Amino acid sequence: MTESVLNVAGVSKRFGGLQALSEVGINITKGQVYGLIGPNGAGKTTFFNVITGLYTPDAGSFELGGAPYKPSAVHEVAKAGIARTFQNIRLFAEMTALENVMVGRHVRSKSGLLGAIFRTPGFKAEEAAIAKRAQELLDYVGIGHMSEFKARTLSYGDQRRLEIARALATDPKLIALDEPAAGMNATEKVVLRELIDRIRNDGRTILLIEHDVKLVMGLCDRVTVLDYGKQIAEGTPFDVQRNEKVIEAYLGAGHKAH
Ligand SMILES: Nc1ncnc2c1ncn2[C@@H]1O[C@H](COP(=O)(O)OP(=O)(O)OP(=O)(O)O)[C@@H](O)[C@H]1O
Repeated sequence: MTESVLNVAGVSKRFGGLQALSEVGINITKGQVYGLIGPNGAGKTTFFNVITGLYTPDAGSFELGGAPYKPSAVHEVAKAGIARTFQNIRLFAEMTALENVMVGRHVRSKSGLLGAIFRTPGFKAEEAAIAKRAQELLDYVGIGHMSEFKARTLSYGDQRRLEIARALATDPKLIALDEPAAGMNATEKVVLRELIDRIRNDGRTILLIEHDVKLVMGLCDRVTVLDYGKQIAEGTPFDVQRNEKVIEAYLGAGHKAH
């Protein structure tokens, strides 16, 4: 039996008169890259924000790693084991690449605030271990030589990779990538694809929102398609691409296909 990492069912969310999500459910198993696609305004970001604790759902049940979890606050979700990146990159611009990753790692640190203030031996040892791990993660995503650069000085593609390193630093059960290829050129996309593939091959589980349908179809094991807040298809990329409702949603009037 394949191990479920994230299992959510019946997720609904309304904004005033707009039903942004209607009973959406997905089950992501260990080692999968799971794609979430759909035309503009379909509800992808809303779904992401619900499962990562930014929005409170009106309904829905949530299980992470086989245990119930309540996505009620962002830091609780990180602790529970979901790390995410953002459509609009959110890094600490004036901190170095290394420091940005170290911040991610602190979710799992033990010595806590008092240890940090009094710089206890336990804190110093832990800090050194965190720095070492952060450097390894920068190497892993291919920007190890830029560890001392301020985040804001990195190219767009490198900032996205830094965000992924920071997310990995929390040792997540699930890593949720919000449009990781947005704004990337073709070469950067190839590198990104290789990186996501490598992360999967190293045993991680990934949820991906992406507008680049080619990237999604090439990478994902399974895909859910949303349209007007409803789940219109779920399956392998092969099946989803041939689904009439999906073709209709992407070509239908009023939507801009990506
Ligand atoms: N905080 C909010 N308040 C009110 N309406 C919202 C809010 N967030 C999203 N919506 C609305 O919910 C619907 C779904 O939006 P959402 O951003 O989830 O779509 P999306 O699939 O991520 O779109 P895109 O591909 O353009 O990013 C849209 O009609 C949007 O205007």
